[in-house]
Amino acid sequence: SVKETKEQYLSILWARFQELACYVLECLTKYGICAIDKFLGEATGQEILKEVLQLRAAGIMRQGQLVHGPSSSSNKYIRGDMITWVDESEPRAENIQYLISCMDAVVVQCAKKLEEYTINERTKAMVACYPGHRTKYVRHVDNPNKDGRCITCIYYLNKNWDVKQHGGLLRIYPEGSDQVANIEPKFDRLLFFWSDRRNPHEVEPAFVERFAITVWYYDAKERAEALKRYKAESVAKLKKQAVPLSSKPDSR
Ligand SMILES: Cn1c(O)c(C(=O)NCC(=O)O)c(=O)c2ccccc21
Ligand SMILES: [Mn+2]
Repeated sequence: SVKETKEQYLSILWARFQELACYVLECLTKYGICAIDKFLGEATGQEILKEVLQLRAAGIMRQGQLVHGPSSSSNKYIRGDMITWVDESEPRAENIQYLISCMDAVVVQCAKKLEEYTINERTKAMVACYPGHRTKYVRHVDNPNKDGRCITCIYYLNKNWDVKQHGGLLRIYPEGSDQVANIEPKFDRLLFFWSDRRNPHEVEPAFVERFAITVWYYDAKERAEALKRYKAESVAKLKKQAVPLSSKPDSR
């Protein structure tokens, strides 16, 4: 029956994710970076890309960063990356949600064996498009100040990507090593890397449209501390804004 076939399919998929998770864990532990190719297959990848293009056509993608033109004085801006956040409530994103559930399946398996982290939360999915007018992303660390994010997970959607012609290479500079990891944003490629200072990275200028979907996974402990700090800061900020009433009218 269809039900049995579906169950059979899901159990095969689950077994594959468990296998993948072992490899991802080993690779992350060893290099701090791990790339998986042909993660979901041509057809599913195509469905996800179609949804991303529809989201973009619907005009819900916002300017991620406005970067100055050649000279920062000019008010001419190079269009930076365009981003939008997708969660379970986005109706036109079933395939993106399926992708996220597959990312979760792999990370949950990995997390079981990562003693140093407890991963039970993630961000929404950030759908990013580089419009391709030499758009780049300057060198940065995703989580430089312990905001709780421990694993960055990026899924690329770019068919027949050729870095020589199209640019858009992701370059990661693993801390403490003189090796640079050059990651091509290939279609149906899934990338994991530690989000903290171990992995400064940049995206080189892209000459054609470049799509990616990113999810960040939180470590429970670091996240809880960050939220406590954040609350304390915002309380402090509110306190600063509050002006104490003077008990007596000011002398005029
Ligand atoms: C659009 N875009 C990004 O592309 C990367 C990033 O590191 N991307 C790596 C990549 O696409 O290979 C980011 O880290 C990022 C962070 C906040 C907002 C937007 C952002
Ligand atoms: Mn980044």
